[in-house]
Amino acid sequence: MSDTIPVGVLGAHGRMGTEVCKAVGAAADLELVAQIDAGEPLDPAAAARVIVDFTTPDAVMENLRWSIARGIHAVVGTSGFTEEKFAQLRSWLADSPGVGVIVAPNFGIGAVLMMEFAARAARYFESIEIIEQHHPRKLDAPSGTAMHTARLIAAARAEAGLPPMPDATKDELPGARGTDVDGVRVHAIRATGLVAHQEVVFGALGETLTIRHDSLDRASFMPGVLLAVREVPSRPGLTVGLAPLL
Ligand SMILES: NC(=O)C1=CN([C@@H]2O[C@H](COP(=O)(O)OP(=O)(O)OC[C@H]3O[C@@H](n4cnc5c(N)ncnc54)[C@H](OP(=O)(O)O)[C@@H]3O)[C@@H](O)[C@H]2O)C=CC1
Ligand SMILES: O=C(O)C1=N[C@H](C(=O)O)C[C@H](O)C1
Repeated sequence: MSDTIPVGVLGAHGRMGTEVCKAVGAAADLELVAQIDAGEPLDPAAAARVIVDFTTPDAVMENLRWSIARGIHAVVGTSGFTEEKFAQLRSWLADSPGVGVIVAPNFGIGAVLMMEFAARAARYFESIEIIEQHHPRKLDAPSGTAMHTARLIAAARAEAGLPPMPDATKDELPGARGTDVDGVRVHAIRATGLVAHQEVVFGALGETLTIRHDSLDRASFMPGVLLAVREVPSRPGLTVGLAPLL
């Protein structure tokens, strides 16, 4: 039996998929066995032990239904995951014991730390808002990273028994205060030249704290993706976020 891990990449011709194919191809312990993009059959990916999905929120669940049913582990970077989608994944995984799926809103190690630091700071500041900035070809807003960060912050505040933030405005144009994700305001900027950036702004009496992360190149996501590919066969069930692997 080969000691390399056969890997299939879904969304292989996209911005992230192209980078993942390069990174997998360059890793001595991994073997790129399938590169699949929109409209192509998934069959070649049946040769994979692990698939990596960077497709679209509309396509990813069907890909995972297919791979889990075949006992193929999955590393997923595609955004758009909701509690309903996670529940669906858990139900499919219950029928395929031993199969692992890692869904990470952000594979950048710095971004994972930014989210951890934000959750840690959440209980000490009465006001918190998130500003995410991305390239203009991103399909979704707010980003998966911003949604995940907001949920982590909300959970930390609930655990600390904190009241809602005191920052409601009386008179505002729709959208001026961003969107509410679990009680946290999230603002999304799209501009040519950007890749993926996020600031979490905390406010308390007489002080502010800003935690900022910048992905300046998609290469920033590759160490996290490769880590997940190597780890997923030994992590059955659903893992959300990269933090448990670090
Ligand atoms: N977790 C993380 O760290 C990161 C996550 N992302 C997320 O990854 C996803 C992809 O981002 P990005 O690479 O920029 O997007 P792209 O649009 O560049 O790439 C997506 C690719 O998937 C293809 N595709 C669509 N449907 C299918 C399908 N059913 N099977 C196989 N391929 C399909 C698309 O083809 P076509 O264009 O022909 O439709 C396209 O080539 C997004 O959700 C993004 O938010 C991005 C960066 C980092
Ligand atoms: O589409 C992107 O580019 C990115 N998507 C992910 C997200 O939605 O958070 C991760 C990163 O922000 C880049």
